[in-house]
Amino acid sequence: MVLYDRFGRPVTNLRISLTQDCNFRCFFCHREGQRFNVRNEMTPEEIERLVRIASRLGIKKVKLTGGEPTVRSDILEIVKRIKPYVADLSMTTNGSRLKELAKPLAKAGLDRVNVSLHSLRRDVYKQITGVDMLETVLEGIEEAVKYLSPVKLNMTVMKGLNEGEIWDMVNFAAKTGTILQLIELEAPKEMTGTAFFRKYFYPLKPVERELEKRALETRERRMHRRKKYFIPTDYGIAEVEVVRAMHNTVFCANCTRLRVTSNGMFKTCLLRNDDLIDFLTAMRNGASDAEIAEIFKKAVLMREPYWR
Ligand SMILES: Nc1nc2c(ncn2[C@@H]2O[C@H](COP(=O)(O)OP(=O)(O)OP(=O)(O)O)[C@@H](O)[C@H]2O)c(=O)[nH]1
Ligand SMILES: C[S@@+](CC[C@H](N)C(=O)[O-])C[C@H]1O[C@@H](n2cnc3c(N)ncnc32)[C@H](O)[C@@H]1O
Ligand code: SF4
Ligand code: SF4
Repeated sequence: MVLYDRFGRPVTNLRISLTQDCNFRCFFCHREGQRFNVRNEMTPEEIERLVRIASRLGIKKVKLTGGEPTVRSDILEIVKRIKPYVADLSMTTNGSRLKELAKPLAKAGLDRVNVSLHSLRRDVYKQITGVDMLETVLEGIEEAVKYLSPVKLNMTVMKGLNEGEIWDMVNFAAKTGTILQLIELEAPKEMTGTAFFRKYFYPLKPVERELEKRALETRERRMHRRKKYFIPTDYGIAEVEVVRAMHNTVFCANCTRLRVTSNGMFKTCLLRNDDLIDFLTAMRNGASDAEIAEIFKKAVLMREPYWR
């Protein structure tokens, strides 16, 4: 069974924010669209129950995110509890704790990991993330490659900061056996005119054209119809994926994910701010699985493509 929203989009992925806490201070962070600082995090048991119910409604993939998911001391327990219900369990992390966690995470059932790496230059890395931890993260990536596959590197590209490093990152991905994801800076409509956004926004469409030219092969993913480019380098072939959400109607028309905030609400879209549906209160007030499933269905029906 798979649920479809009013726009004919199947909902097969759940993106769960485990916490709003983070040990980094990236100045551009959208915190997965969770705008208010809240505590009240879901417990491992509550997360497991949610995923069990969602898996019966067609959820096959779960992404753990945040904030920084690895700052939760019960992260291994969470992974262990969820894995039996989903085919693909992944995490997006800043990589700061991967050196010690990659192996135990894999053992607990994590299938793969995306690690944010916005620069290979120590000064630029610090400028972007607010922390001097490039070496630690590089060691974490090295460890992750041993136990998790694939390892993707998330590079959010920003004008005046790291746009000059794109091709170095392509080489680095080939060298380390990782997949590079180039992410366009994103923000909700009301923020796109701000001085902040205009200063840092670096459009990735021209970069895609250059990738297209250099690629030996191009493929398209089902989700968001994202393009994947296979680029020859001195270190072998690099796989490069482009995440270009802004003003992209094709991206939204092929969005298959429902989000969950760290305080137990369904959130239908990263960029919307009027789309939260609380299920945690219902859980804590003794709602049955069938009642939680109804709340899930209601959230699916609220989904709308953001850019259309
Ligand atoms: N607006 C929007 N941005 C997205 C969406 N998915 C990913 N992004 C952007 O891309 C960033 C990186 O996404 P990841 O957490 O690495 O996950 P992913 O690449 O989408 O998922 P996988 O390819 O399955 O690993 C997100 O934090 C967003 O900035 C989406 O559905 N909508
Ligand atoms: C919000 S973070 C959460 C997971 C983890 N803390 C990390 O940084 O990987 C998820 C991803 O979103 C990206 N991101 C954050 N704010 C963004 C923005 N405004 N535009 C584009 N990507 C953004 C980050 O670079 C990171 O790759
Ligand atoms: S590490 Fe992730 S959650 Fe933390 S500030 Fe950076 S992008 Fe945001
Ligand atoms: S509808 Fe568009 S902007 Fe919203 S989460 Fe899906 S892809 Fe992102």
